[in-house]
Amino acid sequence: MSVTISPSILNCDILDLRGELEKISNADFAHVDVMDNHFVPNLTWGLPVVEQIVAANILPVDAHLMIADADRWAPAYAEAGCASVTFHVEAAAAPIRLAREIRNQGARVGMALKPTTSIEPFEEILDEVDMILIMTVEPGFGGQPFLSSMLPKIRRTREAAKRRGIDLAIQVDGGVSQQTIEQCADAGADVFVAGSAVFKAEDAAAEVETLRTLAASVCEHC
Ligand SMILES: O=C(CO)[C@H](O)[C@H](O)COP(=O)(O)O
Ligand SMILES: [Fe+2]
Repeated sequence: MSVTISPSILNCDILDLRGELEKISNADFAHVDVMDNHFVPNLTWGLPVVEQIVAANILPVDAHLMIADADRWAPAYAEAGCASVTFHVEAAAAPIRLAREIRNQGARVGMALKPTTSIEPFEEILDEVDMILIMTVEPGFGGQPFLSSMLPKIRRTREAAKRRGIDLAIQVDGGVSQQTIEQCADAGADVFVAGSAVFKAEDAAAEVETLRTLAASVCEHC
């Protein structure tokens, strides 16, 4: 496992989406935040836009679905060709069935936890997913400050995966920057979403490499 950098396009220049994706073509994924104004108090884009990002073939798509009724809508994102599909466990009635459906469509599957959702009730099903996404802000908006109170949860998730011998990816999303990425990597994260940090930088590609280097310098298992 190596360090994975997945910049969020949430606050990029949407009128030049192709140009923005090309700027970060040295990243591993494009992190695409789907919000439905029900699960979170914000609205972004849905399947037709995501399909076009997949078809542009610039970067594999890492879809972060902040939508209600994930059971109903998430498999379509895998079918659309997203490389990775992450649903929120708080929005899924049957997370195991949903995770299997997404995997059956050929995508990697992620399960996301809001800041107040604990990992412990889900330890038994860690082998049903490829990735756990630990939100380090309340989901809904970019540009929020990193919640360092989430670091113990990252650590406990990495320990649980190790105990069970599972090769689990742990993604962190929200307020990840040059100032916070090392703490996340040190706690056990290996997949890093950064929106503002990358797209507000003068040189987005250089920022991706800086974040990668900082994370790699402390990530034990990367
Ligand atoms: O899921 C998200 C918000 O719910 C975004 O991926 C996240 O906030 C990225 O933006 P930033 O790096 O600016 O915090
Ligand atoms: Fe996200």
